[in-house]
Amino acid sequence: MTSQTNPPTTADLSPYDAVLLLGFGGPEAPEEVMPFLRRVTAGRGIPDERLESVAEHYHHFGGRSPINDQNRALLAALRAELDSRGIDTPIVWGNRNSEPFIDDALREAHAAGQQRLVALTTSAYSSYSSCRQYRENLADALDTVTQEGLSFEIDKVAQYAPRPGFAEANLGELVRALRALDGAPDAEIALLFVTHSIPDAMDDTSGPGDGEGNLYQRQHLALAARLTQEANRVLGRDLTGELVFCSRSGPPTQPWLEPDVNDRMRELATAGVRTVVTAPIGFVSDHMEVVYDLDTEAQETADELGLTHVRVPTVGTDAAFVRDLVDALLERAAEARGEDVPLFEGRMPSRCAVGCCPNLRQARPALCGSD
Ligand SMILES: CC1=C(CCC(=O)O)c2cc3nc(cc4[nH]c(cc5[nH]c(cc1n2)c(C)c5CCC(=O)O)c(CCC(=O)O)c4C)C(CCC(=O)O)=C3C
Ligand SMILES: [Fe+2]
Repeated sequence: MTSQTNPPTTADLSPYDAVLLLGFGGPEAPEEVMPFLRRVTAGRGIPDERLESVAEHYHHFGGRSPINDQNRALLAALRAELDSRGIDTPIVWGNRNSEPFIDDALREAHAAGQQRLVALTTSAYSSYSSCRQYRENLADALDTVTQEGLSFEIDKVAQYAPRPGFAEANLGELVRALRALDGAPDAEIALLFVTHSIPDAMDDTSGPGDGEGNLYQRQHLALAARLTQEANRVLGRDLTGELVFCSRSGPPTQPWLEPDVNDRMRELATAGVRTVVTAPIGFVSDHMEVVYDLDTEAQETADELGLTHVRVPTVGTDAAFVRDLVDALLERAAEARGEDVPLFEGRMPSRCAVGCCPNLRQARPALCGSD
């Protein structure tokens, strides 16, 4: 695939003096599970029943989510990639829902004399949950530390799902997994690209408010189509790919994106499919949504149905992914210096548009946008 972007010629992150990696967070001990879940769902009307069953997912793994360790590994991989390009800009890390929180990261940056930061989220797509909510978290954290007398100027790398390097990294993982299925006929294999379900209303309003909407879903569909086409080309196959969803929460009366991965597996089994490949392109590491919702729950569904289930790894610290993130940081820095940056289809502006991926509950301050 001709997907290499051209990194700027000078390997330089100026004007930034630190990178701020923004994670979702997760519990690391059993007693952290409920406080974490209450933080995630504060004011969101998630039924208690749902919280208790999600708590069980975490307890199934000893009360520890793998997500923070995965972000530590990503931080180390980004560090190594920056070092290899001769860039010594430090990286600090803050989470939305667990320690280290974003305000902790800002205090750490301040103590090291850093003032101008470029933020990078561990979520690739555009939607309120995966983009604006992080921008609101940044505004809250900045507000907290401003009251302590600290000051920062913070920019953000645009959501990177449309980047050619993200496709390249996902394609590598997919092709490696599919090679194991050499003997199976194409018509008996279903390729399911999986992402986090969100409320229909959140998807409908995702994107820059240009009247189109559904950008969350459209970004996934574009990547799924591209990966299906490229994998078929590389492997000489004719597999069919489609987008399905996991991790629905919220009340049953509220419409969320469908079909659910398990429901779709049941339909496919009836239609003669024998092997289901799940590729969690909606996530950047094998965190709880992946190890529980796919490796545990969807695996049980497959077992019940007598289906073979192959789960493709997320991009994690895949070299192509890490290179692409560093390219994205370099491009953001070049843009901040007023230089030209590469164009590619679906590229998001670095500053989100007014009303982009709105908070449908309550308008709140958000950084790194025009509103
Ligand atoms: C789009 C999206 C991403 C992908 C982008 C990104 O990565 O940010 C994502 C990631 C994640 N979601 C995660 C965990 C949870 N998400 C919840 C609830 C929700 N997620 C939503 C959306 C998303 N979520 C939404 C619309 C809700 C409803 C409540 C609300 O509007 O906020 C709940 C509450 C209980 C439940 O109902 O499931 C939990 C525990 C974890 C941590 C995993 C770990 O611990 O390893 C991660 C990475
Ligand atoms: Fe979530």
